[in-house]
Amino acid sequence: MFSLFYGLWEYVFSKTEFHVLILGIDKAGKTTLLEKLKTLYSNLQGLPPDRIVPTVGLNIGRVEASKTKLVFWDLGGQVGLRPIWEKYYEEAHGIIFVIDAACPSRFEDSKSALEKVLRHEDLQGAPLLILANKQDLSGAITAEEVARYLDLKELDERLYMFEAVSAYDGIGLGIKDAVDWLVEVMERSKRTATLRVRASGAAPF
Ligand SMILES: Nc1nc2c(ncn2[C@@H]2O[C@H](COP(=O)(O)OP(=O)(O)OP(=O)(O)O)[C@@H](O)[C@H]2O)c(=O)[nH]1
Ligand SMILES: [Mg+2]
Repeated sequence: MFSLFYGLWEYVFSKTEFHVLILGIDKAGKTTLLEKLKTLYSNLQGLPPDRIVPTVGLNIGRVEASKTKLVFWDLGGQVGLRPIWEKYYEEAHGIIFVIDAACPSRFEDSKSALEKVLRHEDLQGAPLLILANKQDLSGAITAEEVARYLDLKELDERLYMFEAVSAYDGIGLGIKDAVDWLVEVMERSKRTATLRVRASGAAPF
């Protein structure tokens, strides 16, 4: 009986937890973004950019947004590390894909990496936030230009948004707005409902 009430109490009062993958090619600014997210969503100060090194394994960041817990998984973007990404797909509620908007020579690499992510069946229906990062640099292109360049056919039937940000930016307004959007769509996505059923061990209906 106790466990029944405890289960109900947990269901009603515990915060929903979302797993968010931060993907993108190397040097796009994923880890810098993760550290900025920690600063924006908690009292803890994230690492400053000059202390961040290229990611080889996985960086995890846990923060609490208003009604939810967010667990960010930041993976290394070097070519040899990208095959590791798919190990995390099944459990992810949403994706943040980071692009260095100031580095045109690497747009093609970003485009094909993102296309591959979106084609993977383990990520079906996962809401997608594409960040055109490094807006503080003079050569950076806008979020609309990034969207036009990527011209993704794979976006059909997926909730997505493009946003221009700078992971260096102190206030991080664009970042917060974009992450708030992601939380909102993850809350009502079919994929979240499916992951919840799977986590509870109940048979799908
Ligand atoms: N100007 C500017 N530089 C940035 C910004 N975000 C990241 N950088 C710089 O870009 C470089 C790469 O940043 P990281 O955060 O390590 O990139 P990453 O995507 O995590 O790279 P991997 O871990 O190798 O996949 C570093 O020199 C950062 O300081 C930004 O918004 N503006
Ligand atoms: Mg990194």
